[in-house]
Amino acid sequence: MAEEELPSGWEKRLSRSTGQHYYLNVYTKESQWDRPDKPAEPVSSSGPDQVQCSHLLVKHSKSRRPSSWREEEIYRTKEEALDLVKSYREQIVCGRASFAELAQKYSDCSSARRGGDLGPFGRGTMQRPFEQAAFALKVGELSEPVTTDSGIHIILRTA
Ligand SMILES: O=C(O)CN(Cc1ccccc1)C(=O)c1nc(-c2ccccc2)[nH]c1C(=O)O
Repeated sequence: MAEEELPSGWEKRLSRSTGQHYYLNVYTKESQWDRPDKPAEPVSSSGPDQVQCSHLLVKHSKSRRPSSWREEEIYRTKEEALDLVKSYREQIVCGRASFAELAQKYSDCSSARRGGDLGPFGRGTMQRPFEQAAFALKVGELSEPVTTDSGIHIILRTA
């Protein structure tokens, strides 16, 4: 009599130490002795716990703190800040300048002195739009312009 088919997502394996069969959940890589009676569920990977990013922040007159190491009082409009961020992004993408070089020169964040590096951070530490954008990036990927209460950012995920 043909052996009943295994529910999906499981593999039957032979234990070398006991000579007994065991069952491997191909998604979680967990194993069990008992024959499964229902399919194994694919786990939705929730992504990394922490990411490391650098950012270049351009503030404007409506930033929560319209002041930075670069300018005592920041008067540019939001539109002007967006144009600047887009031009910096273009210079980085076409290889005319490095991210760190432009962040060091032009970022209105105190992280400018570290080429924009913020170090590793987990969820719940940055403003939500910044966090959402940062955790959606692959390592090495550069974000589109991201708006927070601080101003307008481009974000580079470095780890
Ligand atoms: O938003 C405010 O009321 C003032 N801030 C917040 C702040 C101020 C100093 C250091 C870190 C954060 C900023 O405007 C700010 N936000 C950032 C920031 C925002 C998102 C991710 C990382 C840094 N940097 C700065 C800064 O001056 O240097």
